[in-house]
Amino acid sequence: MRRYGKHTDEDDIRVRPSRHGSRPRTHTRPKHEDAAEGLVLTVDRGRMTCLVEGRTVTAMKARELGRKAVVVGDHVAVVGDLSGAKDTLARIVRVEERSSVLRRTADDNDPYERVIVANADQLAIVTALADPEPRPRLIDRCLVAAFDAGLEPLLVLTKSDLAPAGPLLETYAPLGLRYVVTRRDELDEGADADAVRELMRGQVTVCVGHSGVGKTTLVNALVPRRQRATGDVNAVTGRGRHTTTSALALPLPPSTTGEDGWVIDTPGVRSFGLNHIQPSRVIQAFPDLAEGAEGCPRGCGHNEPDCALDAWVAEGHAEPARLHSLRRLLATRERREGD
Ligand SMILES: Nc1nc2c(ncn2[C@@H]2O[C@H](COP(=O)(O)OP(=O)(O)OP(=O)(O)O)[C@@H](O)[C@H]2O)c(=O)[nH]1
Ligand SMILES: [Zn+2]
Repeated sequence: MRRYGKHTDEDDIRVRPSRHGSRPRTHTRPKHEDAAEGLVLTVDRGRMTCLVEGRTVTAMKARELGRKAVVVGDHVAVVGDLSGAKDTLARIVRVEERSSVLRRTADDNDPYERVIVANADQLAIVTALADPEPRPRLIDRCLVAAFDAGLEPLLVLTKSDLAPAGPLLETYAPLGLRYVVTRRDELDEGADADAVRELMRGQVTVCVGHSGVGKTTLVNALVPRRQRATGDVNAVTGRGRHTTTSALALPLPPSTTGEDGWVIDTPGVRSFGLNHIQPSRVIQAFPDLAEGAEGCPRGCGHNEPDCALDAWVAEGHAEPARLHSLRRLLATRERREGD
């Protein structure tokens, strides 16, 4: 399991709520004591689809929440009509503290930095081994976003029937990433879906990947149709397919060990703006280098001549390949054509 202590400096991240959401442990009693706990599965034009007591309930933000965003993965308190019946609308009166936030930086079309998913544990970076060709720079940018958000990255390398995984894995070997290699026929009938689910058990996993890499094929294999509680989402949005830009949380089928898990599909997230990233947070994912960075000048980007990491590596405290990988990741913060 991941460590939650990483970002204690962030005021929107404190302890992880219990599995079913939690009531704040404050001395003042919460205003809506009768509220039910809900999990936000998707958001569409201000309407949240929430899982409340096993039912999907459509809700909107109560006025008292003001401008606070409610995002997929949020644990919320819901009041009002919780029947889930057609045309009913409940109200979200509270958003519980988030254990993690995955952000997207402002881009040309959207001037605001936004939280896109709350409370995730890992980021599955879905990349095809061919058709389309892997884009290492995009993988690197996803890795930086994951490290910054405190999510464990997981490489999912698809279409292994078309090309071997070896060369790509070599590039990432110094990072010691967890990975899984899949191919369509093995996802449908074989062992690959089980192998991926095994890495997602008991976790909330956000899937990202650009168009055509086989993300839909993957998610469909992980979550059989009957498990898609959000089949109702289509009824709610009136669309045959989930085509909003919001993420969509889907429950993994229950395992024999009783551990569940969620996979969050993100049709709108193909890359991340990385303007908000702080090198000091990314370097936390490199414990062998983090210590050496204590000797760096304030605000070091770890690419300057007076960066202490060169000496740290020369003294044998860490592998040169690790520093090389860290610097490559940090360098992806600069936007380039094609990002
Ligand atoms: N050869 C091969 N093709 C695959 C594999 N997985 C998926 N595909 C094919 O690749 C194409 C894209 O797959 P999708 O699952 O739709 O990919 P996606 O990432 O969801 O793409 P968008 O829907 O555009 O976002 C489809 O024609 C799939 O059948 C695989 O393991 N091997
Ligand atoms: Zn430095």
